[in-house]
Formats: sequence, C-alpha cells, structure tokens
Amino acid sequence: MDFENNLRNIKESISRAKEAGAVIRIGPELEIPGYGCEDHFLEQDTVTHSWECLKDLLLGDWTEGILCSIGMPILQDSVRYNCQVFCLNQRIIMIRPKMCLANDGNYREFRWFSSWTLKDHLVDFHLPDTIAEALSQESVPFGFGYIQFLDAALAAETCEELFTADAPRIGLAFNGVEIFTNASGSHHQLRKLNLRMDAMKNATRFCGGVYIYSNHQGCDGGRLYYDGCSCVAINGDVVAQGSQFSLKDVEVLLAQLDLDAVSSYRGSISSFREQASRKSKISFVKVPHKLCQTFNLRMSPSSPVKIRYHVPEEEIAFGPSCWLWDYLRRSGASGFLLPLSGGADSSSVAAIVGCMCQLVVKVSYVPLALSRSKLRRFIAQYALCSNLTDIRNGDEQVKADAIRIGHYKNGDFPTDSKEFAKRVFYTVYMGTENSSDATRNRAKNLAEEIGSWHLDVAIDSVVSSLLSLFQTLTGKRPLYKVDGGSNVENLGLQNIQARVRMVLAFMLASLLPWVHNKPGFFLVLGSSNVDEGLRGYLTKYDCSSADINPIGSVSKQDLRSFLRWAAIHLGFSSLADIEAAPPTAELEPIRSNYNQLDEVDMGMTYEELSVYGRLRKIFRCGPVSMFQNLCHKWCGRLTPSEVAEKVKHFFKYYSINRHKMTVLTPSYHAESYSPEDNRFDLRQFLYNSRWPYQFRKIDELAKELDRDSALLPESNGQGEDGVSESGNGSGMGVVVAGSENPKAGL
Ligand SMILES: Nc1ncnc2c1ncn2[C@@H]1O[C@H](COP(=O)(O)OP(=O)(O)OC[C@H]2O[C@@H]([n+]3cccc(C(=O)O)c3)[C@H](O)[C@@H]2O)[C@@H](O)[C@H]1O
Ligand SMILES: Nc1ncnc2c1ncn2[C@@H]1O[C@H](COP(=O)(O)OP(=O)(O)OP(=O)(O)O)[C@@H](O)[C@H]1O
Ligand SMILES: NC(=O)CC[C@H](N)C(=O)O
Repeated sequence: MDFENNLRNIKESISRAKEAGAVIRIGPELEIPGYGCEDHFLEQDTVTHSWECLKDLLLGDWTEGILCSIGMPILQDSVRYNCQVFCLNQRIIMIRPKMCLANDGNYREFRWFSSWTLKDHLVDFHLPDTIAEALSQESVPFGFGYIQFLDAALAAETCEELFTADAPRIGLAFNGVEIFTNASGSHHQLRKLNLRMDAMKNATRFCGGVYIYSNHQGCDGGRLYYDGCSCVAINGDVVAQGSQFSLKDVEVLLAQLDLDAVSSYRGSISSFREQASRKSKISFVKVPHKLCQTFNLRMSPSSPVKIRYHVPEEEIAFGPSCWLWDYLRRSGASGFLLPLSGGADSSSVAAIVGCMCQLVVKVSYVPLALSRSKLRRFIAQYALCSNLTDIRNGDEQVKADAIRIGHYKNGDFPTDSKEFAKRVFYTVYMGTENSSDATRNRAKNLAEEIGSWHLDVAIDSVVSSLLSLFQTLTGKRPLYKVDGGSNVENLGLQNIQARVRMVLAFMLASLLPWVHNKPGFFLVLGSSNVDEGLRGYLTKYDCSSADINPIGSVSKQDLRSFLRWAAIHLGFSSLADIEAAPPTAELEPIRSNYNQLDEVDMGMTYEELSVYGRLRKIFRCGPVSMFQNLCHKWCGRLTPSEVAEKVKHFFKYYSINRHKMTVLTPSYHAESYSPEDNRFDLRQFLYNSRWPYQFRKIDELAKELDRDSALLPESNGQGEDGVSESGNGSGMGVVVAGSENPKAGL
C-alpha cells in the first residue's frame, strides 16, 4: 500500500536495468500496490492508485527501448484480475491476467481475484479514460496469449503457474514461445528453495526456453518474508541467481541469453518436436520491435551457475533477521526489547537480533581496506549482493535507516555491530527466587557477546505484593506443590511470575528509551517456539505475548541446531552452553529432589512434539490416522497401546490449549507445520478435549493390533522420519515401482 515507495523502487530497477543494457525488465507479482495488500485489493482505491502509478511510468521515458512487465490488479468487466501489464515505448502492448491462483496455506487469492479461464482468444480491453487520454491509446489485447516480436516470442506466467500440473508454458512452448517471464510473490519457508529452483530447471528442461523469474524480497507488512532469489534459467540450467536474504530495497539481476540455443535444444528432442507439431494455436500480439542483437564479441551469453542453497541454520539466521530489520525500520520504533531468560528460545531470538545488527553494519559499511578476496568471502557468506561494486559502496538506504534508528549524530553511522546493538537492543533478565545463577549468567554472557543493553532485575517483590493483595482479598495464600500446595495453587504461582514479566517488559520497552533520552519506543520481542505453542506449554499472556516473534513457527529441534551453528558462525560462543542445558521454565522452587524440566512437565519430548506437529499439519492427520502412522514409525519400540496413550495425550493437551493459538504473537512464518491460528492453520479453538469418538476408535484399534503384533516378528519401524509424502497410513496399499534395485518400492 506504499505506492510512492513502490513506484520509486520500480523506477530505480528500470533505470538500473537500462543502464546495464537490458532489453527486458520484469518485476515481482502485483508490484505496484505490493503482493500482500489482502483485503485492500477489494478497495477500488487500490486499483485506481495502481493505474495512476502505471500512468506516471508510461508518461516518463521509463519504458523507452525496454520491455517492462509490471504487476497490478485490474478490473475487466467488473471482475478483478491479478495482471502483468507489458509496456514498451510508452504504450501498453498486452495484459496477461493470472490463470492459476494461489489459494493454499498462506495464500487466499480467490478472495480478491478471479482466475482468467478464456484460453482461445484475446479480448479487447478498454483502458480507463484517464489512461487512454494520457497515452492516446484506447484499448489493449487482454488474456492468455503471447507477444510475437520481430525476432522472438515472449509470454508470461505468474507465480503459482510455475507449480501447476497443467502449466500454461507447455502450450506456449509448442507455439514457439522462447522467453517466459514469471512475476512472483513467493514466501520463505525453511528448506523450500529447492522446490522453486527445481520447478524452474524442469520447466526449461522439458520445454526448452528461457525462464525469467522475479520475486519480492522482504517483509510485506505481515508474517511472511518473501525471499527473493530471482533467477534466470535456460534449457534446464540456471544462469543467474539473486540473493535470497537481503536488506536492500532494489536488487537487479542480469543475464544475457542466446535464443538460438533454445531452438537448437528444442529441435534436438524428438518427442518435443512431435508434440509441438500437433499443437493447438494460441493467440498472439504482433509487435514490430526487435529484442535481440546479432552475434558480436562484446556480449557473451551467461554461463550456468551452481545454485546457492543456504543450510537451514543460515535460513533461520538470515530470514528472520531481515524480516526484523524491515519491520523495525518501517514501524517507527527505535529498537527491540527482549526478555532474555538464558534458555534456548529467547537466546535464539537474541542471536537473530545480533545477526541483524551484523548484517546492517556489513551492508551499510564495508571498510575500504577489505581486500578483494576477503570481499568475495564476505559475499559468499552473506549472499547479500550479486555485485562487488554494490557492496563496496555500501547501501545508502540501509545506512540512512540505521542512522535514523540508532540516533547517530554529526555524520556518524554504525561501523561496529556490538556498538549498534547497544543502541537498538535491550535485553532483560527478570529473576525470581526460582531462577538459577546458571541461567542468569548465560543471559548476561550472551548479552555481552551481542552487545545489547542488558538489565538484570529481581521481580520477587512484585510477585509477593500481588500475593499479599490476593491474601488480603481472600484470606488465603497459595503454596507450591513441593511445599504441599495443590496443582491449582502451583499453577497460579507459576503464572503470576510469568505474567509479571510480560507487564514489566512492556513497561521497560516504552519507558527505557525516555530514560536514555531517545525518542520513540522499543518493540517487545516474543520467543515462544512452535512446539510449545502446539502443546500449549506456555502461560497465556506471559512473555509469549509480545509485539512480534521471529521464531514462532520454528521447532525446538531446528532452534537447537541453529544455536550450535550460531555459536560458531555468528561468533556468540556462549550459545553452545545454552544449547547443551536442559530446557526448564524455572517457575517452581528447585529442591534437592526436584528440578522443573520442560519435557517432564509436558509428558512428551520435543522430538515427539515435532513428529506430532508435522503429522497433524503437513500430513493432515486426525487422531486415528496419526495413531496408525505412529504404529508404523514406532513399531518395535512401543506397543500399539503405548502409541495410543501418547497420541491421546498429545491431542488432549493440543485441544485444551488451542485457545492460546488465537492470541499468538504475530510470528515470522517459517514452516509448514506452523499451528498459527490467524492466517495459516485455521481450526476451531473450543474442542471436546476427550475426543470420545476418535479415542474410542484408537483404543479399539490398539487392542486389535496389540493382539496381532504379539504374533509378528520384531521390526524397527520405518526409520528416522517414517512418514511418506504419499500416504497417511490409513488405506495403505503396496506399490512396486519398476527399478533395478530389488528393494525399492517394497
Ligand atoms: N477453552 C478456553 N477458551 C479460552 N480460554 C481458556 C479456555 N480454557 C482456559 N482458558 C483460559 O486460559 C487460562 C489457562 O491458561 P494459562 O493461564 O496459560 O495456564 P495453564 O495452561 O493452565 O498453565 C500454563 C502452563 O504453561 C507452563 N509454562 C508456563 C510458563 C513457562 C513455561 C515454559 O515453557 O517453560 C511453561 C506451566 O508450567 C503450565 O503447565 C485459564 O485460566 C483461562 O483464563
Ligand atoms: N528469568 C527470565 N528473565 C527474562 N525473561 C524470562 C525469564 N523467564 C522467562 N522469560 C521469558 O518468558 C518466555 C517464556 O518463558 P518460558 O519459561 O516458557 O521459556 P521458554 O519458552 O522455555 O524459552 P527459553 O528457552 O527462552 O527459556 C521466555 O522465552 C522469555 O522471553
Ligand atoms: N503468489 C503465488 O502464486 C504463490 C505460489 C506458491 N504457492 C509459492 O509459494 O511460491
């Protein structure tokens, strides 16, 4: 919805493309209003402002000599479409509405757009009056088709169309289209990039052709981080790949392609030739303009590159830290405050903020003394820029934002990440009588390594004031279980401590900047992870309630490997210690014979929780099919009755606590097993937590299976993950695929 800024970025990208001699420039999906406007797409204003911005572009000389594909919403016969508008030499030459809308998971495009279904001809679209007058152009071809230039044919796909079974490009390739563009709004998810890259490689491997893919990058005002990685592929090879994580507003990726290689490649595949000869004709628009240059030695085609994939630990570090930076610079806040317990979760968040500070300093300031080889190492490590000069110069926008947020004066700017962290990051340890020196010291050491402004506060006096007030009101004072109290008393005492921390965190975040003579406020960071959310092992409205949470959809398992990675690669060595410590809430008194531990409290391990979480969400398992799946997975280790007890225990607590998901702090979406209730995992929050029907079925099955398994030989289950993408356990069949390996498919 930031039209002004978006238009500025579009113009910047076109000028840089032109400067580099490009003849085609493609931007991401719906780039004029932004991809994530959601219900703002229902407002007529959004469409009108998009036309106004397009008019501005067309009236300038931006499209002179360069084919620009610009994304925006368009109303045609009162129906709204998600469109790519092709512009050249101040004219609109074709509009291509999206045909396969994205409507799974985080996507709800059908709520705002209709898919274009007319495939046999292009229609005449009458441009809005103001545009028609300004351009002296009344109408433009609209629909499914391609643009036939004098020397090449080009057509668009839009994001999801890359992933659909019946992809538009197939028929287009048979019609001789050599160049495909894809304007995309695709979000980051751990371990997802290879799906996208494989789709692109395969698209051009099977049909031949050039694929130019452009994606948004950054936080679009919501929980998603669009992870860029724009790229260009030809005949199955990627020849240019942009950064996946970056703090920059504009990144231009360039490639030079030899279109003769496309016809030669296609001509070499007999089956392609056969199918192309039987093609159905697709409509096209003729444009008397040349895109290509004849052979010359000044230009050489881009060579295949090795695709860069970050390991998941790097994805956890860079994705959320770039998201946090975008959020911070656009929210008007002056920094972050984190309640830091010295445990794995809040320490992961602290490390991510530390990583953000390192990136900001590295992108806004590169010491000139850095040698070329060190610079290359730097680029390889952070994969932030594709261009040495870019990075050498530093990014002016990042620098300007850092100066504003860090309140630097007299021409100063951040040159040291710890010094920058001291300005924009408060951490606070809020201890009680139940806290240990070990966690207190871990928090302090980590804060020192990161450079945050660290406070160590004792909150016992606040807790005991509340208890005294309660005693005055009721005449009773609750006791911990270890001191003879009931479960209710024990829980009440834990929750007072947890909630006091939340109140204090918000108070400090709003008032500490004032104490330090800084304008503005700090945002409170939350640090509950996906597993405790799913199990409900958190106090509603304690520190799990914050302004934003960078790790809310990351599992404990992934966080622990992130901590091990970050101890080495981010240079926060105390994280190794933190990772090795057993997770504890420290809300109950420690006694010689009692020490509160998460996994004991929860009645399940984090590893088990991770398995339940994936089966529930990714594999769409209800209680019975989860039980069936786990009987296979844990076969030999647990009896069916033991599996049944575990599954029932999980579903009981999941359903009792589901209401907590409705108030989950907005979190970075990183995983497809996220239980986030508001946008991604839509389910009721009041259940019959006894699940009488489902649990009875499980019990019946377990009884039967216990009998059967007593007769079976011992087996070790299905190994590590034990869950296959192709089945959820119910209705199993045997599939034998033809293969030279006799064990395959059995
Ligand atoms: N169906 C429903 N719909 C809407 N709201 C409902 C509800 N049922 C209860 N509630 C509300 O929710 C409250 C119960 O939730 P809550 O107050 O959270 O209380 P509760 O879930 O009973 O207890 C918190 C749990 O989290 C554990 N904990 C706390 C802090 C840190 C950690 C850690 O990870 O280390 C663990 C703690 O040991 C305990 O097991 C009720 O008092 C009621 O107000
Ligand atoms: N002693 C403390 N000082 C500051 N913040 C705390 C303290 N104890 C808990 N918190 C905050 O409350 C959140 C929830 O507490 P909880 O005990 O559930 O920790 P957790 O979810 O296991 O996370 P962690 O691994 O960070 O301890 C923590 O992530 C942290 O932000
Ligand atoms: N905008 C879209 O069409 C999204 C498509 C696809 N599901 C993705 O994540 O990339």
